[in-house]
Amino acid sequence: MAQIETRGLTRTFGDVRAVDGVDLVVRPGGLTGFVGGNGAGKTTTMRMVMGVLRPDAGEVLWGDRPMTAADRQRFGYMPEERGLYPKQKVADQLAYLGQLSGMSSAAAKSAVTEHLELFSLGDRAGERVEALSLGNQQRVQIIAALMHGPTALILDEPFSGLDPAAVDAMADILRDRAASGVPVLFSSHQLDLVERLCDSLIVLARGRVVAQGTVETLRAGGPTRYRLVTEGDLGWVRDQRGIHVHDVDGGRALLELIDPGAEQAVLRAAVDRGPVLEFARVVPPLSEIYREVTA
Ligand SMILES: Nc1ncnc2c1ncn2[C@@H]1O[C@H](COP(=O)(O)OP(=O)(O)OP(=O)(O)O)[C@@H](O)[C@H]1O
Repeated sequence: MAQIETRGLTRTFGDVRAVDGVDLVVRPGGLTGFVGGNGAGKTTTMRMVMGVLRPDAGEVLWGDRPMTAADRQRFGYMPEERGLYPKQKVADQLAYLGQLSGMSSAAAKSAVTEHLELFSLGDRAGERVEALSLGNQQRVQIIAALMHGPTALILDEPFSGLDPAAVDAMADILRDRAASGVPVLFSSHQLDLVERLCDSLIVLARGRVVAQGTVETLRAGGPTRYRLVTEGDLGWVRDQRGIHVHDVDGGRALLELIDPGAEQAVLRAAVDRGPVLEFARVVPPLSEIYREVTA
Protein backbone atom coordinates (compact mmCIF):
# COMPACT_ATOMS: atom_id res chain seq x y z
CA MET A 1 0.00 0.00 0.00
CA ALA A 2 1.19 3.52 -0.74
CA GLN A 3 1.79 6.42 1.59
CA ILE A 4 0.01 9.77 1.59
CA GLU A 5 2.24 12.79 1.33
CA THR A 6 1.63 16.51 1.04
CA ARG A 7 4.22 19.01 -0.17
CA GLY A 8 3.90 22.70 0.51
CA LEU A 9 0.14 22.48 0.90
CA THR A 10 -1.27 25.98 1.37
CA ARG A 11 -4.76 27.47 1.57
CA THR A 12 -5.92 30.96 2.45
CA PHE A 13 -9.44 32.14 3.30
CA GLY A 14 -9.58 35.94 2.97
CA ASP A 15 -6.86 37.18 5.30
CA VAL A 16 -6.50 33.86 7.10
CA ARG A 17 -3.73 31.52 5.98
CA ALA A 18 -5.44 28.38 7.29
CA VAL A 19 -2.77 25.98 5.99
CA ASP A 20 0.70 27.29 5.38
CA GLY A 21 3.18 25.10 3.51
CA VAL A 22 2.30 21.77 5.09
CA ASP A 23 4.63 18.84 4.37
CA LEU A 24 3.37 15.67 5.95
CA VAL A 25 3.62 11.94 5.47
CA VAL A 26 1.07 9.31 6.51
CA ARG A 27 2.75 5.93 6.29
CA PRO A 28 0.91 2.70 5.64
CA GLY A 29 0.80 0.11 8.40
CA GLY A 30 0.28 2.48 11.32
CA LEU A 31 -2.04 4.99 12.92
CA THR A 32 -1.08 8.64 12.52
CA GLY A 33 -2.66 11.13 14.89
CA PHE A 34 -3.29 14.67 13.68
CA VAL A 35 -3.38 17.13 16.55
CA GLY A 36 -3.49 20.90 16.98
CA GLY A 37 -5.65 23.50 18.66
CA ASN A 38 -8.93 24.88 17.36
CA GLY A 39 -8.36 26.54 14.01
CA ALA A 40 -4.87 25.04 13.55
CA GLY A 41 -5.82 23.85 10.06
CA LYS A 42 -6.44 20.11 10.48
CA THR A 43 -9.83 19.99 8.78
CA THR A 44 -8.67 22.23 5.93
CA THR A 45 -5.64 19.97 5.37
CA MET A 46 -7.78 16.81 5.37
CA ARG A 47 -10.23 18.41 2.94
CA MET A 48 -7.38 19.18 0.55
CA VAL A 49 -6.02 15.64 0.87
CA MET A 50 -9.49 14.37 -0.04
CA GLY A 51 -9.83 16.80 -2.95
CA VAL A 52 -12.91 18.44 -1.43
CA LEU A 53 -11.04 21.73 -1.27
CA ARG A 54 -8.54 23.04 -3.80
CA PRO A 55 -5.13 24.10 -2.46
CA ASP A 56 -3.76 27.55 -3.40
CA ALA A 57 -0.34 25.91 -3.65
CA GLY A 58 1.32 22.57 -3.05
CA GLU A 59 0.44 19.02 -3.96
CA VAL A 60 -0.89 15.77 -2.57
CA LEU A 61 0.85 12.52 -3.49
CA TRP A 62 -0.27 8.90 -3.33
CA GLY A 63 2.98 6.96 -3.24
CA ASP A 64 5.30 8.64 -5.71
CA ARG A 65 2.70 10.27 -7.97
CA PRO A 66 0.02 12.96 -7.70
CA MET A 67 -3.16 11.66 -6.04
CA THR A 68 -6.08 11.29 -8.46
CA ALA A 69 -9.87 11.34 -8.04
CA ALA A 70 -9.86 7.58 -8.69
CA ASP A 71 -7.39 7.05 -5.82
CA ARG A 72 -9.58 9.12 -3.52
CA GLN A 73 -12.72 7.24 -4.48
CA ARG A 74 -11.20 4.16 -2.87
CA PHE A 75 -10.37 6.02 0.36
CA GLY A 76 -12.54 6.08 3.46
CA TYR A 77 -13.27 9.67 4.53
CA MET A 78 -15.12 10.82 7.58
CA PRO A 79 -15.65 14.55 7.13
CA GLU A 80 -16.11 17.04 9.96
CA GLU A 81 -19.64 17.76 8.80
CA ARG A 82 -21.48 14.50 9.34
CA GLY A 83 -23.69 14.01 6.29
CA LEU A 84 -26.29 11.39 7.15
CA TYR A 85 -29.94 11.69 6.06
CA PRO A 86 -31.92 11.69 9.30
CA LYS A 87 -35.10 10.18 7.85
CA GLN A 88 -33.52 7.23 6.05
CA LYS A 89 -33.11 3.82 7.66
CA VAL A 90 -29.63 2.96 8.92
CA ALA A 91 -28.99 -0.12 6.77
CA ASP A 92 -30.54 1.42 3.61
CA GLN A 93 -28.41 4.50 3.97
CA LEU A 94 -25.20 2.56 4.50
CA ALA A 95 -25.95 0.29 1.55
CA TYR A 96 -26.51 3.39 -0.61
CA LEU A 97 -23.24 4.97 0.56
CA GLY A 98 -21.42 1.69 -0.09
CA GLN A 99 -22.69 1.71 -3.68
CA LEU A 100 -21.55 5.33 -4.08
CA SER A 101 -18.09 4.05 -3.11
CA GLY A 102 -18.24 1.55 -5.96
CA MET A 103 -19.64 -1.59 -4.28
CA SER A 104 -22.26 -3.79 -5.92
CA SER A 105 -25.66 -3.82 -4.24
CA ALA A 106 -25.15 -7.34 -2.87
CA ALA A 107 -21.62 -6.63 -1.61
CA ALA A 108 -22.80 -3.41 0.04
CA LYS A 109 -25.66 -5.20 1.81
CA SER A 110 -23.46 -7.91 3.20
CA ALA A 111 -20.80 -5.36 4.28
CA VAL A 112 -23.52 -3.36 6.06
CA THR A 113 -24.69 -6.40 8.03
CA GLU A 114 -21.12 -7.33 8.94
CA HIS A 115 -20.18 -3.80 10.07
CA LEU A 116 -23.39 -3.14 11.99
CA GLU A 117 -22.61 -6.29 14.00
CA LEU A 118 -19.00 -5.21 14.46
CA PHE A 119 -20.16 -1.89 15.92
CA SER A 120 -22.92 -3.48 18.07
CA LEU A 121 -25.67 -1.90 15.97
CA GLY A 122 -27.06 -5.12 14.48
CA ASP A 123 -30.49 -4.59 16.04
CA ARG A 124 -30.78 -0.97 14.84
CA ALA A 125 -30.51 -1.68 11.10
CA GLY A 126 -34.20 -0.92 10.41
CA GLU A 127 -34.40 2.30 12.42
CA ARG A 128 -34.22 5.80 11.05
CA VAL A 129 -30.87 7.51 11.62
CA GLU A 130 -32.58 10.29 13.62
CA ALA A 131 -33.81 7.72 16.16
CA LEU A 132 -30.21 6.85 17.11
CA SER A 133 -28.24 8.61 19.82
CA LEU A 134 -25.47 10.94 18.59
CA GLY A 135 -22.79 8.42 19.54
CA ASN A 136 -24.56 5.71 17.53
CA GLN A 137 -24.97 8.06 14.56
CA GLN A 138 -21.24 8.58 14.84
CA ARG A 139 -20.71 4.83 14.60
CA VAL A 140 -22.85 4.72 11.46
CA GLN A 141 -20.72 7.50 10.02
CA ILE A 142 -17.59 5.50 10.76
CA ILE A 143 -19.05 2.40 9.15
CA ALA A 144 -19.71 4.48 6.03
CA ALA A 145 -15.99 5.30 5.88
CA LEU A 146 -14.83 1.71 6.53
CA MET A 147 -17.26 -0.67 4.84
CA HIS A 148 -15.90 -0.64 1.29
CA GLY A 149 -12.42 -1.85 2.29
CA PRO A 150 -10.71 1.51 1.69
CA THR A 151 -7.08 1.82 0.61
CA ALA A 152 -6.55 4.75 3.04
CA LEU A 153 -8.51 6.31 5.88
CA ILE A 154 -8.84 10.03 6.56
CA LEU A 155 -10.98 10.57 9.63
CA ASP A 156 -11.86 13.96 11.08
CA GLU A 157 -12.45 13.57 14.83
CA PRO A 158 -13.71 9.97 14.62
CA PHE A 159 -13.63 9.51 18.40
CA SER A 160 -15.56 12.58 19.46
CA GLY A 161 -18.83 11.70 21.14
CA LEU A 162 -18.03 8.00 21.60
CA ASP A 163 -18.25 6.35 25.01
CA PRO A 164 -15.11 4.56 26.35
CA ALA A 165 -16.27 1.12 25.18
CA ALA A 166 -16.96 2.45 21.69
CA VAL A 167 -13.57 4.21 21.66
CA ASP A 168 -11.86 0.90 22.44
CA ALA A 169 -13.85 -1.00 19.83
CA MET A 170 -13.16 1.68 17.24
CA ALA A 171 -9.45 1.78 18.15
CA ASP A 172 -9.19 -2.00 17.65
CA ILE A 173 -10.81 -1.76 14.24
CA LEU A 174 -8.55 1.09 13.12
CA ARG A 175 -5.45 -0.74 14.34
CA ASP A 176 -6.61 -3.76 12.41
CA ARG A 177 -7.03 -1.74 9.23
CA ALA A 178 -3.66 -0.07 9.73
CA ALA A 179 -1.99 -3.45 10.32
CA SER A 180 -3.33 -4.65 6.97
CA GLY A 181 -1.19 -1.94 5.35
CA VAL A 182 -3.63 0.97 5.08
CA PRO A 183 -2.42 4.48 5.98
CA VAL A 184 -4.72 5.94 8.63
CA LEU A 185 -4.81 9.64 9.53
CA PHE A 186 -7.20 10.82 12.20
CA SER A 187 -7.58 14.13 13.97
CA SER A 188 -8.31 14.35 17.66
CA HIS A 189 -8.24 16.73 20.60
CA GLN A 190 -7.91 13.81 23.03
CA LEU A 191 -4.15 13.69 23.57
CA ASP A 192 -4.31 10.78 26.01
CA LEU A 193 -6.08 8.77 23.35
CA VAL A 194 -3.60 9.77 20.66
CA GLU A 195 -0.73 8.82 22.97
CA ARG A 196 -2.28 5.42 23.61
CA LEU A 197 -3.17 4.62 20.00
CA CYS A 198 -0.78 6.24 17.59
CA ASP A 199 2.44 5.11 16.05
CA SER A 200 3.09 8.54 14.60
CA LEU A 201 1.95 12.03 15.24
CA ILE A 202 1.66 15.24 13.27
CA VAL A 203 1.29 18.43 15.30
CA LEU A 204 -0.12 21.48 13.57
CA ALA A 205 -0.10 25.04 14.93
CA ARG A 206 -1.27 28.14 13.03
CA GLY A 207 -1.36 26.21 9.77
CA ARG A 208 2.16 24.82 10.04
CA VAL A 209 3.61 21.44 11.01
CA VAL A 210 5.51 22.07 14.25
CA ALA A 211 6.36 18.44 15.02
CA GLN A 212 6.12 15.15 13.16
CA GLY A 213 7.35 11.65 13.91
CA THR A 214 6.86 8.71 16.21
CA VAL A 215 5.72 9.40 19.75
CA GLU A 216 9.14 8.11 20.95
CA THR A 217 11.04 10.50 18.66
CA LEU A 218 9.01 13.46 19.86
CA ARG A 219 9.60 12.42 23.45
CA ALA A 220 13.32 12.07 22.85
CA GLY A 221 13.40 15.77 21.92
CA GLY A 222 11.76 16.64 25.24
CA PRO A 223 13.40 17.00 28.66
CA THR A 224 15.03 14.03 30.42
CA ARG A 225 13.75 13.79 33.97
CA TYR A 226 14.34 11.56 36.96
CA ARG A 227 12.35 11.02 40.12
CA LEU A 228 14.40 10.44 43.25
CA VAL A 229 12.84 9.24 46.49
CA THR A 230 14.97 8.78 49.62
CA GLU A 231 14.39 8.23 53.32
CA GLY A 232 16.22 11.42 54.23
CA ASP A 233 15.55 15.02 53.22
CA LEU A 234 16.66 15.95 49.69
CA GLY A 235 17.38 19.64 50.26
CA TRP A 236 21.02 19.00 49.25
CA VAL A 237 20.17 18.16 45.61
CA ARG A 238 19.86 21.88 44.88
CA ASP A 239 23.66 22.10 45.11
CA GLN A 240 24.30 19.31 42.60
CA ARG A 241 25.81 20.21 39.23
CA GLY A 242 24.47 19.32 35.81
CA ILE A 243 20.85 19.08 36.83
CA HIS A 244 17.94 21.41 37.30
CA VAL A 245 15.75 20.71 40.32
CA HIS A 246 12.16 20.92 39.18
CA ASP A 247 10.60 20.19 42.46
CA VAL A 248 11.75 18.96 45.85
CA ASP A 249 9.55 18.08 48.78
CA GLY A 250 11.14 16.29 51.76
CA GLY A 251 12.50 13.01 50.45
CA ARG A 252 10.99 13.35 46.95
CA ALA A 253 12.51 15.29 44.07
CA LEU A 254 11.95 15.70 40.35
CA LEU A 255 15.21 16.43 38.54
CA GLU A 256 15.82 17.56 34.98
CA LEU A 257 19.05 16.55 33.35
CA ILE A 258 21.22 19.33 31.90
CA ASP A 259 24.57 17.50 31.49
CA PRO A 260 24.40 13.88 30.31
CA GLY A 261 25.50 11.53 33.10
CA ALA A 262 24.95 14.04 35.91
CA GLU A 263 22.11 11.87 37.21
CA GLN A 264 24.63 9.14 38.12
CA ALA A 265 26.52 11.53 40.38
CA VAL A 266 23.24 12.52 42.03
CA LEU A 267 22.37 8.87 42.60
CA ARG A 268 25.80 8.13 44.11
CA ALA A 269 25.48 11.16 46.39
CA ALA A 270 22.03 9.98 47.45
CA VAL A 271 23.24 6.44 48.21
CA ASP A 272 26.10 7.91 50.29
CA ARG A 273 23.56 9.74 52.42
CA GLY A 274 21.23 6.83 53.15
CA PRO A 275 18.63 4.48 51.63
CA VAL A 276 17.34 5.31 48.14
CA LEU A 277 13.73 4.16 47.79
CA GLU A 278 13.26 5.03 44.13
CA PHE A 279 15.26 6.39 41.22
CA ALA A 280 13.44 6.35 37.90
CA ARG A 281 13.36 8.04 34.52
CA VAL A 282 10.16 10.04 34.10
CA VAL A 283 8.76 10.14 30.58
CA PRO A 284 6.94 13.41 29.93
CA PRO A 285 3.32 12.94 28.88
CA LEU A 286 2.38 13.82 25.34
CA SER A 287 0.33 16.75 26.65
CA GLU A 288 3.53 18.40 27.87
CA ILE A 289 5.40 17.84 24.61
CA TYR A 290 2.37 19.20 22.80
CA ARG A 291 2.36 22.36 24.91
CA GLU A 292 6.05 22.90 24.19
CA VAL A 293 5.89 22.47 20.42
CA THR A 294 2.72 24.55 19.99
CA ALA A 295 3.78 27.39 22.32
N1 LIG B 1 -14.62 27.67 4.48
C1 LIG B 1 -13.92 28.53 5.24
N2 LIG B 1 -14.09 29.86 5.11
C2 LIG B 1 -13.38 30.74 5.85
N3 LIG B 1 -12.48 30.38 6.80
C3 LIG B 1 -12.27 29.07 6.97
C4 LIG B 1 -12.99 28.08 6.22
N4 LIG B 1 -12.57 26.84 6.63
C5 LIG B 1 -11.65 27.07 7.59
N5 LIG B 1 -11.47 28.39 7.80
C6 LIG B 1 -10.51 29.00 8.76
O1 LIG B 1 -9.27 28.33 8.60
C7 LIG B 1 -8.63 28.13 9.86
C8 LIG B 1 -8.35 26.65 10.07
O2 LIG B 1 -9.59 25.96 10.28
P1 LIG B 1 -9.71 24.37 10.37
O3 LIG B 1 -11.16 24.05 10.49
O4 LIG B 1 -8.94 23.75 9.28
O5 LIG B 1 -8.97 24.08 11.75
P2 LIG B 1 -8.99 22.77 12.67
O6 LIG B 1 -7.59 22.53 13.07
O7 LIG B 1 -9.71 21.67 12.00
O8 LIG B 1 -9.83 23.30 13.93
P3 LIG B 1 -10.82 22.51 14.94
O9 LIG B 1 -9.96 21.67 15.80
O10 LIG B 1 -11.43 23.66 15.70
O11 LIG B 1 -11.80 21.75 14.12
C9 LIG B 1 -9.56 28.75 10.91
O12 LIG B 1 -9.12 30.06 11.15
C10 LIG B 1 -10.91 28.76 10.19
O13 LIG B 1 -11.72 29.80 10.70
